[in-house]
Formats: sequence, structure tokens, C-alpha cells
Amino acid sequence: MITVMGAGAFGTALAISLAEAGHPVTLWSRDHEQVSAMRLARENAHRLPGIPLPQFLAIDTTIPAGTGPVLLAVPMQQMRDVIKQHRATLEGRDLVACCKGIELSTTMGPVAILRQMIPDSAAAILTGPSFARDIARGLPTALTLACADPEKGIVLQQSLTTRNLRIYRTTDTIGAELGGALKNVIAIAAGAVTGAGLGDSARAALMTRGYAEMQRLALSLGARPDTLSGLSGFGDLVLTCTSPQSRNMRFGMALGKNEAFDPTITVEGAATARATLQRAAEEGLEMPITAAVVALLDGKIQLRQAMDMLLSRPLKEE
Ligand SMILES: NC(=O)C1=CN([C@@H]2O[C@H](COP(=O)(O)OP(=O)(O)OC[C@H]3O[C@@H](n4cnc5c(N)ncnc54)[C@H](OP(=O)(O)O)[C@@H]3O)[C@@H](O)[C@H]2O)C=CC1
Ligand SMILES: O=C(CO)COP(=O)(O)O
Repeated sequence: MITVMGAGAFGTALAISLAEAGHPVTLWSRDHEQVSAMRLARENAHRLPGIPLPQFLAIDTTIPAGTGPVLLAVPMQQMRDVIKQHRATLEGRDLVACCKGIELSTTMGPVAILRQMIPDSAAAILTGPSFARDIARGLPTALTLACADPEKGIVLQQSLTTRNLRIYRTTDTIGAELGGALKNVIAIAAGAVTGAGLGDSARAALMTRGYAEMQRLALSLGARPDTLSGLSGFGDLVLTCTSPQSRNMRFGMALGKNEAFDPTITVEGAATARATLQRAAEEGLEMPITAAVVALLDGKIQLRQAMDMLLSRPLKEE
């Protein structure tokens, strides 16, 4: 039995794909009302409207006991609390983080948190370019499964691959989690540039220099270059910085247009930008785009000033 914790857009999409592949799957939510509504309507009307839930997908507020893998598809800043509350049930099981970000209070990534909280379990992360709605509609997607234990990695890769989820494997958990976390920060910046109407050329420059920032921090923290250039890094950066399906990009677009953005929508890049800047400072690294995103979020500068700051930096070699 595979358990997916978090009946948000991503958790629901993964549960649909896995259930349709014939796996016994339980989709867990903390919310009794949401569970009743999903059971009745066979739809997650709040987070993934218009997509039917397979009849054989179980939906519950209780995590089924057993030994099957557990996918944690809750937002990054909530993951530690969720694990704390369910630690006894999760102990000894293979745990797969399905979130993208860096914890603000500790600057730790999801795999590091899993290892710290439940050291007896295998800790992995599933990440890469994939919109929940695309997965749920059965469209083809490719993801990266990172697990430091190569044998566990193979088992998880095999059990989570479905007709429309093609999963690649790596042991580089640092690279995989940082790629997914940092691309959201750059997507906010790309959205801001787009929202302000600064043009596709500016966005391409920003994505490229943003990628350089991602590499700078990730390589300094021990990531492998090929992970950053793979699905979880470059791949997800491209998707998120070019599609208004991305909430991080849409949030950035609102910033660029000086418009309000619905605060109930999950935008992982905002807290992660602050955590990233803190971590970069500890490493003695400059991350000017991330710094500009944080200053914009804090209302310290306007977009034009952010662009001027970036454009007036000392000229250097690429
Ligand atoms: N959406 C996408 O296309 C993709 C998302 N991701 C990643 O997946 C992660 C989750 O995002 P997504 O599913 O889109 O987010 P959503 O906003 O759609 O859903 C978040 C879910 O987490 C639940 N949740 C939040 N806090 C808690 C808590 N303390 N205890 C239990 N459940 C909680 C929410 O429950 P409730 O409704 O009760 O608040 C909700 O079901 C993010 O890190 C995101 O980056 C990755 C790839 C694609
Ligand atoms: O991570 C994602 C796609 O890979 C989803 O991006 P958003 O969280 O910006 O919607």
C-alpha cells in the first residue's frame, strides 16, 4: 500500500497516477470534511477541480498501518510539523518528500529533515518538472527520485513509475532538493520581469543568471553538477519560469504588476528565497537575484530598482 500524505494538488495528482497504474493507494488528508467530500464526489474540488478520482483510490484521515512507502506532499514549511504529529506511524517506512523548498527556521531541505526526524527510515525526494494537473490528466512527465541508498532508490523508482510518470534515479539528494527549491525563487523573479513587461530577452537573461546562482549554492553544498543540469534543476527551472501554470511565476507576475496575490495559494519560493539568502550568507556566496527577490517581497525596493541593481553590478566574465 502506498500512502500519499497531503490531498493538495500534487498529492492528489500522484495518487491518481499511482492508483490508475494498479497500485493500492491511500490519499491522506487532515481534513475530515474534505475527505467526506472527495469520497462522495470522487473529485478534489478544492485543489484539483474537474479531474475524477479513480474508484479504487482510498481516501482517509488515517494513515494505513503497514510497511509501504509514504509520499509526503505537503508544503515545505509544514513538513516538519506533519512528521512530528505522525512520527510513530512513519517510523521504519520508506519516506519520499514531494515538496520543493528550504525550511526557513533551519535552512534544511526536505531530505535532511526526514533524516533528522526519523533516522530509521529511508529518506528520498521525488522532484522535477511536473504540474499536478498534467500528471492528473495522464500527460507524460519525467521526474527525479533521489535516495542516498542506491538499492532503496531502485525499489522506489520501480514502485513509483507509472504509465505517465517516468522516473529517473540519483543518489544525489542534495542536488535534487536544492534544484527544486531554488528554481522557485528564480521563477518568482522571472514572473516579476514578465509581469512588468520587460520582455522575453530579459527573462532569458534572468533564467540563465538564476541558474548560475542555483549552481553556485548547490555545488558549494555538495551537489553534483549533472543533477543541477538534469530534470530536478534545469528542467524544472525551464518549466516554472516559462509557464503561467506555475504559482511561483504567477505570484512574481503579480509582484511585477503591483497587484495583490491570493495569500492562500501555495508559493514555495517566497519563504525559500529568505532561507536561501541566509544559507548563501553562511557559505559566503553572493546571490544577487535571490537578494532582489527578498527585497521585493519585503517591499524594500520596486521592480525597476531591482533591475537597476542587477544591471549596475560590476562587469565580469560569464
Ligand atoms: N502543484 C504542483 O503542480 C506541484 C507541487 N509540488 C510541490 O508539492 C508540495 C505541495 O504542493 P501542492 O500540493 O501543490 O499544494 P496545495 O496548496 O495544493 O496543497 C497543500 C496540501 O498540504 C496540506 N497541508 C498543509 N499544511 C498541512 C499540515 N500542517 N498538516 C497536514 N496537511 C497540511 C493542505 O491541507 P489543507 O487543505 O487541509 O490545508 C493541502 O492538502 C509543494 O512543495 C510544491 O512545491 C511539486 C510539483 C508539482
Ligand atoms: O514545481 C512545480 C512544477 O514542477 C509547480 O510549480 P508551482 O509550485 O510554481 O506551481
